[in-house]
Amino acid sequence: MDTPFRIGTRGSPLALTQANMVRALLAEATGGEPGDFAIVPIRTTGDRVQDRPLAEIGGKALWTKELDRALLEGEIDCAVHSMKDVETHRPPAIAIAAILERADVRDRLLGAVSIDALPHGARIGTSSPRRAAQMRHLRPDLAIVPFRGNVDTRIARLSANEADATLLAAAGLERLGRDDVGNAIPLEQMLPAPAQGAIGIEVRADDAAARALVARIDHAVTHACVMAERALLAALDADCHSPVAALARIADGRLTMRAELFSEDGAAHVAGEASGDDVTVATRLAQDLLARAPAAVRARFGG
Ligand SMILES: NCc1[nH]cc(CCC(=O)O)c1CC(=O)O
Repeated sequence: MDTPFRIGTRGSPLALTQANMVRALLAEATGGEPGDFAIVPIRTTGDRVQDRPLAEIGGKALWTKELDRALLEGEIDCAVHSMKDVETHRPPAIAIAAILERADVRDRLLGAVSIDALPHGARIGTSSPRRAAQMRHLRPDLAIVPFRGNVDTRIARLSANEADATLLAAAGLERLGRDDVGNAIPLEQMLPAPAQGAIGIEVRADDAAARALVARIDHAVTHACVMAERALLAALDADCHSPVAALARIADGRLTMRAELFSEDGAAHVAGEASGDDVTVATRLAQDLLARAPAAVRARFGG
């Protein structure tokens, strides 16, 4: 290649690690050199403002807005994202062209060996409405304290005793070489965020060359599961700040999705499961959940 293929990413240590994984996979798939691909870090509003709750600084699109702009204006040829941070609805000019094979989807608990082992009234540091609701659902005695910042910041805040425990995605910890910290929470006890553990690559929808290149490192099964989890969010009119957990799996060509919706305080919830041949599983499951949801949950999901 004459000019390198530019891989846009946020500048956090996790984002850069993920972009480098994409670079290595693309070099391997094309038989090219790592130098054929350039990493282009883009600073986002979400990275800049670390001291306030996300909802306060505008909620949606904090991580992707600047990357979208750079992609659409041709500063980069693709953008690498943690799929769980990507808005439910994407601009039509941008296409999710590939999703890498999923890592460990679970959350890890740092500060105690298990949720049951947490002392009465323990302070849980999290700014995730899903994690807060799930923890309060399992243990109404727990207190939630706001906790933002990148993975290293959150581990440091825990060490500084700003909370007694926190939750982080196993996938991010693993990629940063920190899978030694904390203990994985079993999926039977806590489902992850939709798309957790999956790295996605977006391109301009009309850039056929980029699309074809990136498609070479797509993992079809992960792609189908993540798109089904995103379809559930769309059917619920939800986003990555909603107290919703979901996980799709494919076995023997059949997609099975489990999901849970919570009220903000975790007191009310509804859980369900559905299986089928395709992504319509998501809309069926969403309808079933909303139909059975207690009023406090339906209120949160606009049903
Ligand atoms: N919202 C931040 C975020 N986005 C993706 C990950 C982890 C990596 C992944 O899920 O792929 C994290 C950190 C965390 O939740 O612990």
